[in-house]
Amino acid sequence: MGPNLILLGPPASGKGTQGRRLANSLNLPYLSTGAMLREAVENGTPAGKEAEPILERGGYVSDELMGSIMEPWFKKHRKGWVLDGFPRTIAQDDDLRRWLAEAGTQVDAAISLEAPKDVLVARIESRVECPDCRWSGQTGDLGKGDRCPKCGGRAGARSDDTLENFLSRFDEFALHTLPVIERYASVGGLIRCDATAPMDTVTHALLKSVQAIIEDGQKA
Ligand SMILES: Nc1ncnc2c1ncn2[C@@H]1O[C@H](COP(=O)(O)OP(=O)(O)O)[C@@H](O)[C@H]1O
Repeated sequence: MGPNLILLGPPASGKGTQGRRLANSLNLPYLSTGAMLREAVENGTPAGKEAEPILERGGYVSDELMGSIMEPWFKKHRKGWVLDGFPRTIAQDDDLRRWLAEAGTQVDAAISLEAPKDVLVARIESRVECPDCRWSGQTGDLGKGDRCPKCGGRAGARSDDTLENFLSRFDEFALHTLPVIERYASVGGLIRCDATAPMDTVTHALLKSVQAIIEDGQKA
């Protein structure tokens, strides 16, 4: 069974990029709750209809909606995972701890990707996402004709990547998600990482820390 890893960090700190890389290297399923919600909005599902106005204004969707989506997901994924975007509030973390305890498991490591606000703003301005496969990166990564490097779909800016929307999401992060990071820092299992370092350096550092946690777990 693989480790259960969660990624915490402000918008544009690299949770998606690093999360997918970790999941690939460790052969684990990866979920981005933000990408999942954007897809639900595009497909007009009931969850998407509820989330749409909240995503438009850069808020967090309710803990109840997240719970109704995530509880079944955890029931299906019991062999380790990399989670990008959940939990984002203390109430969501309480739910997560309860569901995992019921299944006899736990979060093995929480990764905090840390970067100052001005670096994040610069990233938001050049961030692109593929609507087909949900790859996400920077404009410079795109192929000819703005093609997604992964599937060849036509990638473009996310509609929520305006400065105003970013600032609102950043405030939500500071208010609701920083306390989750502080909780993991105080109970143990938090990996802090300088997210301004080059992408490969961040991946390497994270893999090293996670491997150490896996080895410790095997010894215990
Ligand atoms: N666990 C969650 N709780 C509340 N809202 C969420 C959660 N996960 C995703 N969202 C919503 O999806 C949006 C986009 O998330 P994401 O793609 O991770 O982008 P970013 O981290 O850059 O803001 C969030 O701003 C929020 O509105």
